[in-house]
Amino acid sequence: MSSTARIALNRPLRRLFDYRIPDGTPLVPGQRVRVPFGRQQATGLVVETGVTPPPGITVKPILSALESWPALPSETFRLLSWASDYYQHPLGECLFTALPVALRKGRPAEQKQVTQWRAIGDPAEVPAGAPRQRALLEWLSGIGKSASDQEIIQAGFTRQQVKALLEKNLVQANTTPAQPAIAPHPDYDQQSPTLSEAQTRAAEQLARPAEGFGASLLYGITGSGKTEIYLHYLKQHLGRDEQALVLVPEINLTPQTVARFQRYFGTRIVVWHSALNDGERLSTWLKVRNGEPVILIGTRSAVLLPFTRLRAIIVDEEHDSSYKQGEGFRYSGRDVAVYRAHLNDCPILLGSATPSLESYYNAQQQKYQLTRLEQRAGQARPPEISLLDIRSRPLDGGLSQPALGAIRKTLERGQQALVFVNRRGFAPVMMCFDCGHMVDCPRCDTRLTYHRRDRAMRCHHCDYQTAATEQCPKCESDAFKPVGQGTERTEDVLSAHFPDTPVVRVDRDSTQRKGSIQAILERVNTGEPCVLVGTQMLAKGHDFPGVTLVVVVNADGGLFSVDFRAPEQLIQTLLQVSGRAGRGAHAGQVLVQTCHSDHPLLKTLCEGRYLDIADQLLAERESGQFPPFRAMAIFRAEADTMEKALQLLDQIKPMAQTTGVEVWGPLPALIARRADRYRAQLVLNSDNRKRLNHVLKGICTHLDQQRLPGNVKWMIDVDPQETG
Ligand SMILES: Nc1ncnc2c1ncn2[C@@H]1O[C@H](COP(=O)(O)OP(=O)(O)OP(=O)(O)O)[C@@H](O)[C@H]1O
Ligand SMILES: [Zn+2]
Repeated sequence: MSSTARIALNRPLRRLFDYRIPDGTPLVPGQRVRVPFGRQQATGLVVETGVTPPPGITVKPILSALESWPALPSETFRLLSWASDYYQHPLGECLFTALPVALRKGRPAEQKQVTQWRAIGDPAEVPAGAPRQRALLEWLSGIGKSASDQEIIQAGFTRQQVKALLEKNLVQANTTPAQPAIAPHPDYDQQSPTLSEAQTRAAEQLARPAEGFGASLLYGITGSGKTEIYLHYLKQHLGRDEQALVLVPEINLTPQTVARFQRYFGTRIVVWHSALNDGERLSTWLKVRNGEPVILIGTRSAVLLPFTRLRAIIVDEEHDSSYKQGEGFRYSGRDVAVYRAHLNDCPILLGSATPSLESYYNAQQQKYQLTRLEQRAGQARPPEISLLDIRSRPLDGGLSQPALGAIRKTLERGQQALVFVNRRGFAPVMMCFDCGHMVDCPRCDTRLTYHRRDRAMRCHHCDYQTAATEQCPKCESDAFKPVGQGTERTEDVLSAHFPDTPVVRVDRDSTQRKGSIQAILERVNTGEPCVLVGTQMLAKGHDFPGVTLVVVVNADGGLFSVDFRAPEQLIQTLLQVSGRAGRGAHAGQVLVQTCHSDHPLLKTLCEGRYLDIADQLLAERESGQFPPFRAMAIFRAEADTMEKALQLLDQIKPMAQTTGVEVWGPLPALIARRADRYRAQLVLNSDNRKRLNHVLKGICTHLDQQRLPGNVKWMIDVDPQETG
């Protein structure tokens, strides 16, 4: 009897499919195959062989194996299987996340090759009856290098003419991979600083590859030189033929980091992020899979790549919420990285100036080893943070007189200032001062943000947009005005106050074009006096040695939020953005504008001692029975009416309410309607993760067997980052 294989397909289905293995085709888990699916064919991944199909089912045969080796080696396969179970996401979709698009579609797992043509004969040898061939050979000889098909066609010749010359042995083909290795950085040989004493001490405490699995939390204040430590660490501990993974939150924002790594490791550095094209992805994927000794710097999904010789993992800015995928397979890149290190028996370093409460708690529990680095590198000192109460102060574009004065002084000293605003656009809302009308998104329970540059009103929660009007759309009054601050408005006010100084805005709108962030960073790094205005983007890992003043326009957003993570995120953002001040030769100053200068959280912020604040926040989490003291999952439902969404959650609530699992809700989400879909949620909380996992699985199985009313969707978010 021939054997049967269980195959995963890239479908949002919580099930696998059985197929017959053709005789003489050896298959192993993780291998790609081509299978018939419905009336079509699909790419599948072998999960198991030698299985017995359920009785009464005729299994179709596998059409072919796409290669003789597993695309997902066993450790990557185990990692993804674990993640599928932990995050309650269908195995097929989890496994396929680790393949580049080309391989998901069943294309061959090989580098695209480019053929280059070189002249090897004399044009005089071309028969007189073929003048175009002769012209081509003359052209090829003339350019003095090889040319690709594309270049030849651009020069006005054809493929047939090349072929004719090849037959006459007058040209030669030279085939190379389409994606050449990244060229070494021009500064490759440049010396990097030697570690300071404090850095050396910290580096020596970190877990090492020779010791197997070990997790280290590197708490190093902003500007303490953590990147330098990572570099030395890899240089010292990574073997010549070994692989390393460096996870970063957003690579495009910090091209400097990649450049610093390239300076040390040259062509061993490869990158992985969303801006790569399919060819680049495949090329990098193959290097990783083939065990080339790469040091891969990548965003979240890089943790899922099929490394075969991974010996060290670094997670930079480990607190960053962008490590958590917000839709579909909702995994945390950081947490999966820890599990991966465990599977690989290799060390993992989690670095941050503002560690997540989860990681800090693990350090307190002795699961991670904590290393502190509380000095800035070089001559730099930590910035001085002070609160500026703006309750009864007149504001201009959100800025108080003392803040504007401080910016002026900074510019006069020839230094740079950074102004942090937490909203892009011109103003968060337009309001009529006659009738009180405010413009809502017609599809969401939110207000439209006014973007003056584009004369548009936009919803930041869906893609709705409409033209901005001069008058109130309701009563046609002229007293229709922007309320509150956005980056555009603050930019305008600063330009008016400082007409001779460049004001540089950095937000999602101003950095949309490829390369624009690079151009901005280069400009800032010339050191010329300027004012940077921007959102969170400015808080992320940038090294601006010329910035000596940071102004936070309004710190109050997260102070009274219902989200239990809000205080942690507020403090992290404020400390990270503050950390951009005073990284160079001059001292840094931070002014935080607030209406709540007596708020205890903001008061401790000024002392700048993050771990003290983290201790307080952890105590609050413990008394509220929140993560990391309990495991949490959110069950979300979405439908065309709120009633349907709540109904589904009401139905599963009794299943969730078992011993050891506490259930809150169902409740409408904070933004109950988004893009015309109504959203509700049920929060599950337990001190027993296994139990919670079991309960979730039970609910999934139950729901999978049900026919839900059309238009109702549900999803599970384990370890949610956003709880609204
Ligand atoms: N040993 C050293 N001697 C001199 N300068 C150093 C040393 N180590 C690091 N630096 C410099 O200090 C600056 C800050 O270092 P780095 O960017 O690595 O800090 P960081 O800890 O990653 O900061 P953040 O968390 O704020 O992003 C950089 O300009 C870096 O080149
Ligand atoms: Zn909307």
